[in-house]
Amino acid sequence: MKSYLHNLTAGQPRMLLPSALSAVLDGLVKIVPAVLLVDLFNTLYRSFADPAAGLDLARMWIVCVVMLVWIGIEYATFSMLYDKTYRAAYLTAAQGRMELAEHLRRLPLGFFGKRDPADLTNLLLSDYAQVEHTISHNVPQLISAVMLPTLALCGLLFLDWRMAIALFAALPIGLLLLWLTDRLQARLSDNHVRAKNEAASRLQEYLGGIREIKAHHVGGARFERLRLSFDALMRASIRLEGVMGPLIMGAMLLTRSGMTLMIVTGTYVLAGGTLTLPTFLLFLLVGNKVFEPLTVVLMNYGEIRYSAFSAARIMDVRRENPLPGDQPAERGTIEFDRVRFGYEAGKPVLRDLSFTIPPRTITALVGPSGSGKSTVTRLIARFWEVDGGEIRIGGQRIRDCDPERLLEHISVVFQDVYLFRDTIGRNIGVGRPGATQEQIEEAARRACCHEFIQALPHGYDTPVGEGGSTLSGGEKQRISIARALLKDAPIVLLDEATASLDPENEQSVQQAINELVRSKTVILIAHRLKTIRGADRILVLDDGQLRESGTHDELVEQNGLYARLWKLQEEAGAWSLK
Ligand SMILES: Nc1ncnc2c1ncn2[C@@H]1O[C@H](COP(=O)(O)OP(=O)(O)OP(=O)(O)O)[C@@H](O)[C@H]1O
Repeated sequence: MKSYLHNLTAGQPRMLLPSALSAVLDGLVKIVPAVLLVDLFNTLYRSFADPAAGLDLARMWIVCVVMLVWIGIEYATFSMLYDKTYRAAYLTAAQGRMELAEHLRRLPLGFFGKRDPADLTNLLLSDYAQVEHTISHNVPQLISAVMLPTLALCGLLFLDWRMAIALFAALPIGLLLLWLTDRLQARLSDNHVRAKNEAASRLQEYLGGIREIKAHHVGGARFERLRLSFDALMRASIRLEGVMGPLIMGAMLLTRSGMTLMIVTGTYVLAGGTLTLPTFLLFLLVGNKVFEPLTVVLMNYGEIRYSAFSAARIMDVRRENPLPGDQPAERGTIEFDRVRFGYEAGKPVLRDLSFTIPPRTITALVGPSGSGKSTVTRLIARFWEVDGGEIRIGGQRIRDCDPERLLEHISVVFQDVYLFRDTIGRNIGVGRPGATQEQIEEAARRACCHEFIQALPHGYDTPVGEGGSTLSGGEKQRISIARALLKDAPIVLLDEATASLDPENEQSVQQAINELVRSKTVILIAHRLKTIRGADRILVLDDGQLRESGTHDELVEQNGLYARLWKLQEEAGAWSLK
């Protein structure tokens, strides 16, 4: 039960307390009108049974006035229940979503390779919406459904145990039926969630690739995939409702059949003279009322189970272990000591790779495509964990470092710059939270982007489209360099920062990079070897191993892989369209 509640609230069962207490209070308040009704009924019955005594009008008036006052009390308790449950529901979901987003940020990137982005979006939006709905609706309903029948059973047992047992006799069978459908419900819910994720994923792919779809006229095939995923979602939804609906309805009717059993028993014992008519009528009245909350909760049983399933999915992700390590990061030499790594088991990408990079030097990584250059930079930033060997910075194993503190020491400039849907100023400010406007502008000046930003209609307050879609490649690249300049970290990783730029842009980006790398430990990847000629040292990788290392002149002299790559590029430089 504890873990069920834990799951149902996505790990925050304490948030249920205010809504649960209000629901109990609301349930208790609701009992009074039923008791008043019974009293009213008894008063009326007595006047018929003993016409000489007449109708006790004073009592009738008192009961009616108390009923009227009670409507006000019911309204007040209901308002409180409403306020507490909705507050708790939205707070749980808002806090839970933020905590989950924060948790996701701390997970190794390998985790995201295994999970579909649409699945994670669904987890944060629709699974939490389900939790929200459970706390605001289903939990108060559940409490009423347990509390009212329990209290009624106690009272009715006291009045006539035979009638009470007959009334509740079918309830355990109804509950057993529901319990037996649990596995089926879990399987259907699982299929439904999968179909929902697939549809969301196809839709995301369709919208994300709309440019390519238009350019290449691939509408037909993509439409078909999208249509198939929507069809599958429709079938999964129908199956979930269509199979579970009749089973739940069956359990509900079975439970309600207790009323019929009670009427049969009542008629029998009434005829035998061991039951009075008022008690029989009282059972009919209360019996009907008792089944109301039970009926509501049984009708929503599928939803409650689905919510528990959604919350269990959330909990699964929350149980994923973030990268370990709590030590502060050191500065100094970067050391690869027999590092082994692969993205997938059995497919090694780096094999026993060893090298050292002294502080405040520029090291270039060179090698054929797929040789592992970008992987080296990702491992330094600890985006992935090594499979064997060690990476040390300043003698400290990075696997012992707090990942966040390690990244404070590292600036990364990728080829494909991602800009947030925010103003240009705030996009640069990402490099150093709390940076002033002057610091942002100073970084932009050094990254050669101040002029083009100033020329924009709203300057630094100009909004950027998602991913930076409203800026050119060179402009995005310089903004990303301004971010890195603002961060001022001692280690700079440059992954193909000048690839795919035109000569004019390349010159300004190169100038910005020269600013960035001044007195830093720099590791850079560039396919065009002429851009790395001046590096202090060049490491040549091939198939995840270090083949050669040295300065440009030394490597050309060695006449190995680097010299071959250099020659190939020299020849390609002379190539032109005939
Ligand atoms: N996220 C990933 N999941 C699985 N395999 C990957 C992933 N990223 C890279 N790889 C594989 O790892 C190998 C090394 O990739 P890496 O990007 O480090 O090479 P690279 O030398 O930088 O290549 P390029 O010069 O083409 O950018 C390649 O075979 C690549 O297919």
